[in-house]
Amino acid sequence: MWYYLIALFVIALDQLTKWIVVQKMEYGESITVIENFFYITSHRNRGAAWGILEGKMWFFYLITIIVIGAIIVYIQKLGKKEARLKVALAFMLGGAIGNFIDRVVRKEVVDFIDTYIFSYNYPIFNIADSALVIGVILVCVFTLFDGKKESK
Ligand SMILES: CCC[C@@H]1OC(=O)[C@@H](C)C[C@H](C)CCCCC(=O)CCC[C@@H](CC)/C=C/C=C(\COC)CC[C@@H](O)[C@@H](O)C[C@H](O)CNC1=O
Repeated sequence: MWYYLIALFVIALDQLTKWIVVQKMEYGESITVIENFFYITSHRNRGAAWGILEGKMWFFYLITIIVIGAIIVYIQKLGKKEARLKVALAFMLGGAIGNFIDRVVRKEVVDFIDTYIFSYNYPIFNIADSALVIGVILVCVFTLFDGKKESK
């Protein structure tokens, strides 16, 4: 049950940071945190990653509800074991719900984490995206790792 507290924490942090950006920054305003590496830039995205499928809100609602449903079923199925895997799924759950709230309430997603990786300006993202990507990576690691363990 406490896995859902992790998801709640991700949602709260995501929504709080987005609220601060919307309240305290003009659209397009950028604050330098680390020159040439990390900026806080107020940005909006009506699409998914890299702005793909812009404006297709119903598609995003459908996909997100499926993703949320699948994660909850998976967490329930895992039962007592696989605590690490459930933590990873909770991160994904929090991220998916965080962006879902934006899409329902604002009809767009608030982004503000603006990074330059080897001078490539990576798409501006948010806490929910970070939780999703970290969750996806951890789920892959834990399922691959456990798969290797069983195969021995
Ligand atoms: C993180 C998934 C994107 C997130 O999906 C969601 O909400 C889920 C729950 C619902 C989507 C409708 C369905 C999944 C689409 C999958 C996808 O798109 C391919 C993703 C690959 C992934 C490799 C693992 C790249 C990651 C990229 C970015 C994040 O890097 C940290 C850049 C984010 C910026 O473009 C930012 O503007 C995006 C904006 O915040 C809206 N975010 C979303 O749509």
